[in-house]
Amino acid sequence: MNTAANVSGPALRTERFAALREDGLADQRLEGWFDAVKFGFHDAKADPVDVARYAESYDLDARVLTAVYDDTVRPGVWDPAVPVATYATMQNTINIGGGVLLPAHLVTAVTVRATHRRRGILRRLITEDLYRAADEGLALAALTASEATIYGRFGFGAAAFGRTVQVDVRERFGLSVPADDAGGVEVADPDLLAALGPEVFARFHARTRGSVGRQSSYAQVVSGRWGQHKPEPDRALRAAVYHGADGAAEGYACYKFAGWDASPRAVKVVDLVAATPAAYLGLWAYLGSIDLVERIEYPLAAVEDPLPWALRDGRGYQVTGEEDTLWLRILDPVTALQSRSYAGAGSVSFEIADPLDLAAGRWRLTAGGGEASVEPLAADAAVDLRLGVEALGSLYLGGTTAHTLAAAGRVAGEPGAVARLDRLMALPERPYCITHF
Ligand SMILES: CC(=O)SCCNC(=O)CCNC(=O)[C@H](O)C(C)(C)COP(=O)(O)OP(=O)(O)OC[C@H]1O[C@@H](n2cnc3c(N)ncnc32)[C@H](O)[C@@H]1OP(=O)(O)O
Repeated sequence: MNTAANVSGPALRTERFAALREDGLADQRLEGWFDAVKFGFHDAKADPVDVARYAESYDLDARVLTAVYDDTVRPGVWDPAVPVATYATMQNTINIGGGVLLPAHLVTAVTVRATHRRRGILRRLITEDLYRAADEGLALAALTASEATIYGRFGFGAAAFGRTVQVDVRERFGLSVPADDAGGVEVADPDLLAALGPEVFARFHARTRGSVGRQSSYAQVVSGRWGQHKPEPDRALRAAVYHGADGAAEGYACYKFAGWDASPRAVKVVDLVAATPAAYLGLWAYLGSIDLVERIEYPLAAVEDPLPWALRDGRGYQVTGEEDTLWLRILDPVTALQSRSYAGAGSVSFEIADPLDLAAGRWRLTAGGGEASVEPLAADAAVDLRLGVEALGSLYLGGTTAHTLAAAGRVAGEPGAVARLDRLMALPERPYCITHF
């Protein structure tokens, strides 16, 4: 695929390409594209050798890269091969509950050069891209956002949240119900996780609503073959694997010592994937047992983390932050809502407002027997509720309730209808996403 079009204004040239060419070499535009991405996120310039490594990984993800070039930029100042805006997409699945993994359009690497910002470049890129994704039949788009102020206007709603936590692992640490098979944890060579990591993650992904399938670079990072910011071996990474009673690997943690200068002495969890509650507690029992360490820092705990409830001293668990980890955009409300499972029975009608018109309209949702059907209503039909498509994105995985959104002024309607929607869409626990893309 290689398309060029004048879609971003008269002076701007937009090109879409894959990371690898047909002959297996990196596309010649990739190095400039990376320079722009690194510039946009305030990272050091990428080494050309690194770009070749990233190209292979991007190829495995089947990423589609977009670059916007400005041919009027003053010559001789910066390489014209460096675009003024970047954008990338790939597909993966999202666990929407009830064991359903729905394909989704994932957006990433969005940057616009400081000299070109606020001229509508992102608006044009994302609008065209979301229309294309909807045309291709995808019901959901998703992203992880650098700022919470950017994507609501394009119909994305914050859909899953995570916690940054610090756990005191000095004498006070201990599980109130000792993990009966904590012996199931073995210290492992991180390299083992290159193959085992994705297998364990697949089990976690299959059972966790809100989880997003992972891009190929995860296997490299959790095995220490790549650092988190550079595709070079990270020899400081350590790993432990939890095996269940039947010998199957059900979880792993990879982590790094924060250094002798850190006070208190800390271990930072790079990735912790547990496919069962026993694996989760077993891995924490292990992390809490590491000598010469006073604190474990974990940036991606669930909002409903069982750990503080399992600790002998729950005050040793401190939440230092809570943030959105996933933004969801409903592209096709019929497919999205009909693919989901429902605890309640009954019916509610609503109008969805959508700035891009993709999900706009009046609809009736009728649920029963765990499933639901969605039918379009006439444009002038009376409806029980009104909400924006971004609010629907926030409700979809159970990240919040209609009751809360109504109180925030984002769902309008009689309290009885709000409560009915909540009863229909009720889910037993909050969604959880440990994939950053
Ligand atoms: C999925 C991801 O990759 S998340 C990463 C996003 N990228 C970054 O954070 C890198 C640094 N930031 C940037 O590169 C740019 O500022 C971007 C990509 C966020 C925005 O690009 P721009 O081309 O300036 O956006 P554009 O001009 O199309 O703005 C569209 C609208 O969004 C608003 N907007 C854009 N960025 C922001 C922001 N960071 N905060 C609040 N509003 C914003 C604009 O004001 C405009 O609003 P309007 O249409 O109501 O007037």
